[in-house]
Amino acid sequence: MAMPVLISAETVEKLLRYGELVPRLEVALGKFSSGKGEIVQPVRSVLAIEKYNGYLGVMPAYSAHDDVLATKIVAFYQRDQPSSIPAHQASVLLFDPEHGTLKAVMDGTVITEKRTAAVSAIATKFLKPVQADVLCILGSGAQAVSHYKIFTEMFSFKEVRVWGRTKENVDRFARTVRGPVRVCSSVKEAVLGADVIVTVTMATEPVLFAEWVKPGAHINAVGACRPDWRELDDTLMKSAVLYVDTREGAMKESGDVILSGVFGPYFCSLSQS
Ligand SMILES: NC(=O)C1=CN([C@@H]2O[C@H](COP(=O)(O)OP(=O)(O)OC[C@H]3O[C@@H](n4cnc5c(N)ncnc54)[C@H](O)[C@@H]3O)[C@@H](O)[C@H]2O)C=CC1
Ligand SMILES: O=C(O)C1=NCCCC1
Repeated sequence: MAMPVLISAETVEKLLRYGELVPRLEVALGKFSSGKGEIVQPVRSVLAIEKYNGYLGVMPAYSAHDDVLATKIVAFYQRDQPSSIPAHQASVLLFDPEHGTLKAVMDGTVITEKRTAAVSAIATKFLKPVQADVLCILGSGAQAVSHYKIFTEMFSFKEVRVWGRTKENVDRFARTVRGPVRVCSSVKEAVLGADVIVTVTMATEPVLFAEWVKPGAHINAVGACRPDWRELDDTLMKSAVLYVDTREGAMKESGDVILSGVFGPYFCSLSQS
């Protein structure tokens, strides 16, 4: 039997272009939300690695539409100190759907960075205010960088602001994106007047408070992906219209949804938890 093909992070980085990724994801999200079973993706199973403050998530999916069977395996860690090792590392296994033969093992870290940012960008395309001049990014890690890249590629913001917990991280962010950005010294300064907000921190307590958010602003709440993590406060959660990619996932994994007690019959399906 042939060995699976290995696809490195460098190759994924070169091949995975937002111009192709965004329209494909838009179709996939539509099919996933249609409820017709064209894309099957159960809520991921996550194992806690308590000794190291980490998690291992297994994320299988099958698209009957594309006849593609794959699983992402992602490890992610909460850290107090900056590290040269990414907080999230992933691999994607691609199988022949007819027999289950492993065809390829590819880097999933770059895929995670780009896929997540692309879904936020798609949600923003549909949900942002008509006049959206100011983008605010809270967090300054890998997702902050990928969100900056796609948001500045797809939209024409007049100003991009970033806030990060540590100066070291924010400086690294500014060096990496190499584009115009206003570094803010508080969340409030970054958020006031922003039309689109991206939260990509690993916070476990709310960092974004309703009182700072401009009415009608669109928020991509990305970071609180464990049931006991928070980024948005209760008032904001209760006053917002929520869009999620999967109700089941949001109710099992999103700390902002679970701990604010907002889940009920009013969810629409589109964006991410
Ligand atoms: N919803 C989704 O599909 C995905 C969600 N994520 C989540 O997005 C978040 C960001 O991921 P990455 O950028 O890859 O991580 P990262 O480790 O590269 O960056 C995390 C950032 O959050 C900051 N941070 C950590 N603790 C904080 C706290 N208590 N308050 C404020 N800031 C804090 C760090 O200083 C760093 O700037 C993580 O929570 C991650 O789990 C990541 C990938 C996909
Ligand atoms: O969807 C993903 O990929 C991830 N979500 C939460 C954190 C780990 C990666």
